[in-house]
Amino acid sequence: MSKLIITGGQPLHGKIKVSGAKNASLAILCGALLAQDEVVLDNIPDISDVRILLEIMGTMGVKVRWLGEESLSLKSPDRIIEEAPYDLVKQLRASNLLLGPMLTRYGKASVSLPGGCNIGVRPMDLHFKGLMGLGAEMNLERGTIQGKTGRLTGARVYLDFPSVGATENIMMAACLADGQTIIENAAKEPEIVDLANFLNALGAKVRGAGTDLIKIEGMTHLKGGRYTVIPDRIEAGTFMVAAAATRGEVLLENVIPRHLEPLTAKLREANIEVEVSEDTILVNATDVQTKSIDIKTMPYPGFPTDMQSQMMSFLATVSGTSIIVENIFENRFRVADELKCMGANIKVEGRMSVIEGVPSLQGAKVKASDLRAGAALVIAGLMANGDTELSNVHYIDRGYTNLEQKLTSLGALIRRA
Ligand SMILES: CC(=O)N[C@H]1[C@@H](OP(=O)(O)OP(=O)(O)OC[C@H]2O[C@@H](n3ccc(=O)[nH]c3=O)[C@H](O)[C@@H]2O)O[C@H](CO)[C@@H](O)[C@@H]1O
Ligand SMILES: C=C(OP(=O)(O)O)C(=O)O
Repeated sequence: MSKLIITGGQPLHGKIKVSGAKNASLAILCGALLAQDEVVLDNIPDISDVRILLEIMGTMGVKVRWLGEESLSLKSPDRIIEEAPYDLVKQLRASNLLLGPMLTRYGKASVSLPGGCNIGVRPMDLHFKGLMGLGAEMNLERGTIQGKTGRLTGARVYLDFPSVGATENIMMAACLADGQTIIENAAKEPEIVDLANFLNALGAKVRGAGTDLIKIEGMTHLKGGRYTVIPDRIEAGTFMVAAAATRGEVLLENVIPRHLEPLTAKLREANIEVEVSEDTILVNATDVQTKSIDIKTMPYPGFPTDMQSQMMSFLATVSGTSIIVENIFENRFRVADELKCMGANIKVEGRMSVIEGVPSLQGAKVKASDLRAGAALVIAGLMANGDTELSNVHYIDRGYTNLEQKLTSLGALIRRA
């Protein structure tokens, strides 16, 4: 098991190019199952979640070919092996996004309950509600989701919560259903819009993505096409917070600043300078008097839960009292215990944490409990005095392309051991 060794105290300086979005790529890769012809995707991040999903799709009969570091070609088969392999599916949450495409294109799906990070209870009831609303027969048998159907029929589906995954699964299933589907209280995340744009590039008719009402006209088939995935707003955000936390200055290239507005607003509230252009963001924290802030995680365009842990590390040394309320995933405060080992003063009470800023953190042996907790502990290690030894690095590899190389190019002292 590899570890990251981080020697703290170096402000980050320089520029980096942000990679393609993990969460958009995973949904779009699953969406490629809907196309009859070849699909070529650009700006795909080289992360373990993508590699594992491609392995799963390969075992199901999809022909996958990398065309370069960030581009690949996919050709789905006419008949699929409908059983997604258990040990691979268990490794990532996004394997649940195979359900909608498999059911609507092939009429059958067998996918074990997905794995991923342990960030809280992650039920599938809304995915079931939507797919059953379109006419699929869904069952859970000994931990495996079994679905079957003839051609799905368009329907009106109200989501009790704007779930990202459920919106994506229903949207993909509806693309080949008979008639119109309307998703009410749909998720509005940028990755939903990216998936809709991709599906439309294949000939689908998805309207309203990015609002809470999505309308899909079902087609008999989708063709192939070429599509470029959006940049990863969470990777970009992680580097923005790392720049702020180390009191450095970092220019991010290949970003869509609008997607980062909730984070930009909060960093500015904390007195960090953030300059935005059409596709770059400059974070400058070299000469600032930081200020404590409060954060509440919410569905987009609220503050993203996937940026909450990284902000906790940053706020650990911001003088005054900051409060974070986590409204999406209840286990996302586990990182607080690790930060406390590094000298942070954090109290957790249910969904709320209270952070009293301390003058500095000290390096320690710490463990990532999930992907973003891992990123948060890397940031804490960069801020701390002395060495930090971070284990469970495989979580970080799920979602960050060349993290050590990118940080090293910004002057960080970080290596894998
Ligand atoms: C691969 C991917 O895109 N992952 C993202 C996706 O996860 P994911 O799609 O799993 O997240 P959801 O939006 O579905 O989950 C949000 C909330 O809805 C609840 N819920 C969800 C589904 C359901 O059927 N029933 C239900 O109650 C969950 O328990 C959670 O409290 O959106 C999350 C919220 O922005 C992000 O943190 C993840 O990075
Ligand atoms: C929670 C995350 O991902 P997943 O839904 O794939 O576990 C994340 O990206 O922070």
